[in-house]
Amino acid sequence: MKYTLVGYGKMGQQVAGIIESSDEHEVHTVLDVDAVITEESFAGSDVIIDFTVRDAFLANLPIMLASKVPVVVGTTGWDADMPMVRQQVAVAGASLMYSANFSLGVNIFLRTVREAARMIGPFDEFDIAFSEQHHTAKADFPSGTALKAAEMIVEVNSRKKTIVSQLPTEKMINPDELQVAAIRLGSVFGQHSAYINSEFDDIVISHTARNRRGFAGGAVQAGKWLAEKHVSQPGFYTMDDFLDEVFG
Ligand SMILES: NC(=O)C1=CN([C@@H]2O[C@H](COP(=O)(O)OP(=O)(O)OC[C@H]3O[C@@H](n4cnc5c(N)ncnc54)[C@H](OP(=O)(O)O)[C@@H]3O)[C@@H](O)[C@H]2O)C=CC1
Ligand SMILES: O=C(O)C1=N[C@H](C(=O)O)C[C@H](O)C1
Repeated sequence: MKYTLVGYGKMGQQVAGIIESSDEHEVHTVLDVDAVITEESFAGSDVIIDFTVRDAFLANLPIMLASKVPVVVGTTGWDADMPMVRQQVAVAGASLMYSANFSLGVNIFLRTVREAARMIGPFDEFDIAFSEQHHTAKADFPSGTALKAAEMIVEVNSRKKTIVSQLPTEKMINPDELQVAAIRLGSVFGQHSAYINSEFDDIVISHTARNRRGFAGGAVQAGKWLAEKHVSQPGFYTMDDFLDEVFG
């Protein structure tokens, strides 16, 4: 499988390392910040993997979709643009998979958090909050993974209705608000925790990334899956579509 990498920062380089150490895959082209990107940039490639920044991803999107090469997007910070992106993918008849986090471990963690949030739902005595920690070079806040976790919690727990990531200085949090707190600290690869509290218990469910290889490896695997899917069913996919098939 031939991969074109858009963005060659911390993640782009990790992805290249994973591809280069595999017998199955090769890096076709690397397009970093100075590249002039046209449809032809993707000719001969089986999959595009984008790890850039929100504005770059949105600017390059129409060109990537027009090339009809399936696109795996790891770039975060564009949740508000989701309806527009989905529409562009549909109109182009292209394939795109987005996940805020391609790590298998994180996705197991997210499903564990969702199950815990569902189980405490009927019991008023349990409260829940979420936090994330990342390196100081991170551009978006809170992390895409934290926002995904928060959406999953609100979906299954009827006592939490809105997500708040910044508390005003003179106001208590409402019981139906789910707090998502963010810390920027040194070189932390990514740490996410769900906190559940009652008068009797504290339950903490946490995931800590030990390096970036889990994110990168997951993106490469997702690319292979998406390229196969694209042949018969082009469209917009998430990591959940891929993992539902893997987990059965
Ligand atoms: N889904 C997942 O599993 C994961 C997602 N992420 C997300 O991935 C994104 C990238 O993270 P990370 O690699 O750590 O960030 P980096 O800042 O290390 O890398 C981003 C790279 O994109 C380059 N870039 C900027 N604009 C363009 C452009 N127009 N075309 C091509 N390249 C461009 C940057 O260049 P320059 O620095 O010169 O501007 C930089 O080299 C973030 O949104 C992050 O949240 C991160 C880890 C895992
Ligand atoms: O910017 C990062 O580093 C990461 N970003 C992703 C996110 O926003 O959730 C995933 C991972 O936690 C690392």
